[in-house]
Amino acid sequence: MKLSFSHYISLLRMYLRPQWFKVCLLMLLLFGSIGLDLYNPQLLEHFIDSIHEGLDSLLWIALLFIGLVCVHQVLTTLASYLSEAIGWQATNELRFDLTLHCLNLDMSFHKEHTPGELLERVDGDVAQLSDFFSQFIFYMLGQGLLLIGILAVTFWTDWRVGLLLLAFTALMLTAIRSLRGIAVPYFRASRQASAKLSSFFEERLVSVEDISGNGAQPYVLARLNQLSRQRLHFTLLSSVTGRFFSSAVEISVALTMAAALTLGAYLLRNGQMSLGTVYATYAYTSLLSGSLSIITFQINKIQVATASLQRITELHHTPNAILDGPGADLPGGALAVRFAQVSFGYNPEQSVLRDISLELTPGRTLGLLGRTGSGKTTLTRLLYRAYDAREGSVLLGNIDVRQYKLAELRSRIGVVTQDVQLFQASIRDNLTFFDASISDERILEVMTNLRLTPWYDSLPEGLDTMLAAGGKTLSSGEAQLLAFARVFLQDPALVILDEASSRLDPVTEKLIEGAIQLLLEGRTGIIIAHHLETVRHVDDILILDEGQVQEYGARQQLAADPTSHFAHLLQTGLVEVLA
Ligand SMILES: Nc1ncnc2c1ncn2[C@@H]1O[C@H](COP(=O)(O)OP(=O)(O)OP(=O)(O)O)[C@@H](O)[C@H]1O
Repeated sequence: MKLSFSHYISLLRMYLRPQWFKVCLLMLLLFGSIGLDLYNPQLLEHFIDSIHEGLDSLLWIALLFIGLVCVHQVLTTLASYLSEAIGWQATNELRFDLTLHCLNLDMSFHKEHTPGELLERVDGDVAQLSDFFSQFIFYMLGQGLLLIGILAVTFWTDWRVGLLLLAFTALMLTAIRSLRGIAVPYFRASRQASAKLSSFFEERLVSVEDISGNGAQPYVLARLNQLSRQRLHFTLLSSVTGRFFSSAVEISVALTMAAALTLGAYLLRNGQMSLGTVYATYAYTSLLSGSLSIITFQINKIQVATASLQRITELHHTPNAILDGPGADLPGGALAVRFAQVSFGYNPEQSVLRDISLELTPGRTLGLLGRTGSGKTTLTRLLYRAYDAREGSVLLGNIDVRQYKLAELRSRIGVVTQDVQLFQASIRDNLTFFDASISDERILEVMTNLRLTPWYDSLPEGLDTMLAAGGKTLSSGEAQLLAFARVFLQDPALVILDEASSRLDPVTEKLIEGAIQLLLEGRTGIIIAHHLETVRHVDDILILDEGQVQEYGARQQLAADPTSHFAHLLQTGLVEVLA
């Protein structure tokens, strides 16, 4: 993605505007420090040319010089503090905006991008922009003014020196302008390689148990080696290209310095210039060189920032495939569910659900059965709009789900998946999803309702008990119970349960069975069942086969019909239907 100049400006405007006071203060400090930079050689010139005058005046000039150096240091320290503060605040806000954007993006985006890759963008790339916000604009502006100041003073001192420095400056600026984007592709490739590496680490660390269990360490190391080499290749290319750029500037600086000194020596010998002025010429040339070096350094930095900015902008412009609906009123109480000739696939070539129609009146529970991969989970995902149906419509409360505001729709649907997401936080925060407005009394009430008090009593620090990352200290049964309590607190109108496929111990299984009954009371429910006992209490049964409805009807009727697939299932005791 190519970025225009206005893109940088609008980004700066967006993130620097809230800090306008600090920005103005920083500008003032920079102007002060530039003024001192320009004045110092004049003072030294005056000192050298007054060498034959009285000691008193030399002492005053020396004291003034020392005083100005101290003031300069104070200004520079304050300016660097402010620029750091501005840069970090701006990048923190950008990080916040990007995180929110990523959290709102649809599931298909998250399936394509691993958390490790996103981490590199939201954190790594944004960190690269810190200097862009804090220094780039100020340094470029400051150094630009300093350049003009140096040229004006040298022209005023001696037009020949002024002309020499002007020619050098023009040459350097032209070179900088034409070489400015040279390293961007390498920086971009290097950032991309870093993202790949992070994504690799994330994936492998998550599956560390399987990797060590299956002896896959050599493969992991070989792949790590390959990815590290890729990153090294691009990082080397980018830094060598950047270095080449800086070296060209430094060689030109040395040549100009030599030319300025030669000119100064010539004019001094001819009596057209004082020794102090020769020194001032040297000092201005070196100031000018320093200034051009800073500009080059900043241009190098902007090349890195541009590569990161391109990646961030791409992410920011990634459209959400699931758009918020115009807004419709969700009826109170349990909600009716209807699928009208729904078809869906995760990609255009694939067809995961085909022509699905079903109707659940408010308060009824549907048991979903079918072989693994038949589309059960996919069907439920369409209800809370993790994805949208390709054809047909999904209705909740007799209104198409696409009409509702997403947040409102999702707040009325409680989902318990097999893979319960738990955070490294207290049991309280895990239950309330960090919603501090939910009182402990309410949480304990839910625990009691779900008959989880014995489990709760076994927790060493009650609600303050900390869970390990990913809830690794809980058994899968306990994690499911926690997820039930979480959904109960949310008080949804529709409950979707993906039953754990593995068997739990009989005590936990009893607890879960009870919790499911309580959870479904007064609510509409859909249970993806992996055990036949789970569908003992449901009202309706839908059996999916390769994305199509194989059988659908009231549980009792199907059970009573010996020709039905469901009856066959009950007889064989198998949960998967063998066609
Ligand atoms: N995010 C996804 N992207 C692409 N394909 C997917 C995705 N999720 C599921 N699939 C595919 O869609 C099909 C249906 O998957 P789904 O998870 O709905 O089946 P399921 O009946 O719930 O299976 P299980 O009982 O094993 O959970 C499978 O072929 C699966 O590989």
